[in-house]
Amino acid sequence: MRQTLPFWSWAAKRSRDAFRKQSKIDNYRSRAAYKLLELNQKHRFLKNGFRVIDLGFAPGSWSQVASRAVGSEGLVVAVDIQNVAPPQGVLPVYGDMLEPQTRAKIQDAFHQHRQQSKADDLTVDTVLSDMLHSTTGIRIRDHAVSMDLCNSAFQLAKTFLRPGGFFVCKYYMGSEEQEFQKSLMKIFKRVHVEKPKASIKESREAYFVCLGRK
Ligand SMILES: C[S@@+](CC[C@H](N)C(=O)[O-])C[C@H]1O[C@@H](n2cnc3c(N)ncnc32)[C@H](O)[C@@H]1O
Repeated sequence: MRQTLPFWSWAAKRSRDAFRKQSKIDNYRSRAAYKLLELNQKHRFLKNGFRVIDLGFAPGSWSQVASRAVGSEGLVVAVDIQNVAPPQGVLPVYGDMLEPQTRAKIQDAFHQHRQQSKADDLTVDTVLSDMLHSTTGIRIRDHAVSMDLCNSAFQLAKTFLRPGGFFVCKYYMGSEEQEFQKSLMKIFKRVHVEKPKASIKESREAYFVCLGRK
């Protein structure tokens, strides 16, 4: 019975180590995979054939999860400031999401893919952002940097998402999150705040899961 349920629902001790151990067994690059698996199990924003942008992909476990979910008919474009090799089948773009030229690079990646696959439009179904700067421990500062990253991901989502599309965005809790949530609610039909089990309790990270781009 236990085997048929996902790991996070039966693991007695859902510690950072337990998730890390499991990620080795399941061949994921990090325990972060289980955060995305849990969010997707609940909200179904990754489907066969979907086109996905994964922001802040390194080391790559979200891209692995996304790529397995969308299959060979889909596409995952993964962006990071670090020059890390992407998982197999994932198209990498390297750049700083706070710099405007990175958006142009993402657009180029889609143009190239469109020429190769003869896809007729450049919209995507889902934008994921797990971007986070190394935290300093100074809460106000960590929150402010996280909100900048959220805003850049949101701008990109508004440019690329098809109507009905999905946006998942990590943030570091703090005073501006409600204002940001209000902006999300103007663009998406439903906005959920989630704290998956693989995200350790002490951490101040959480996720906005936005469904149905208007
Ligand atoms: C928590 S890690 C992401 C883990 C990843 N989702 C996974 O499953 O392996 C956060 C990532 O965000 C990236 N990042 C932080 N700031 C960025 C920026 N301004 N532009 C692009 N990527 C950024 C970091 O380099 C880091 O790889």
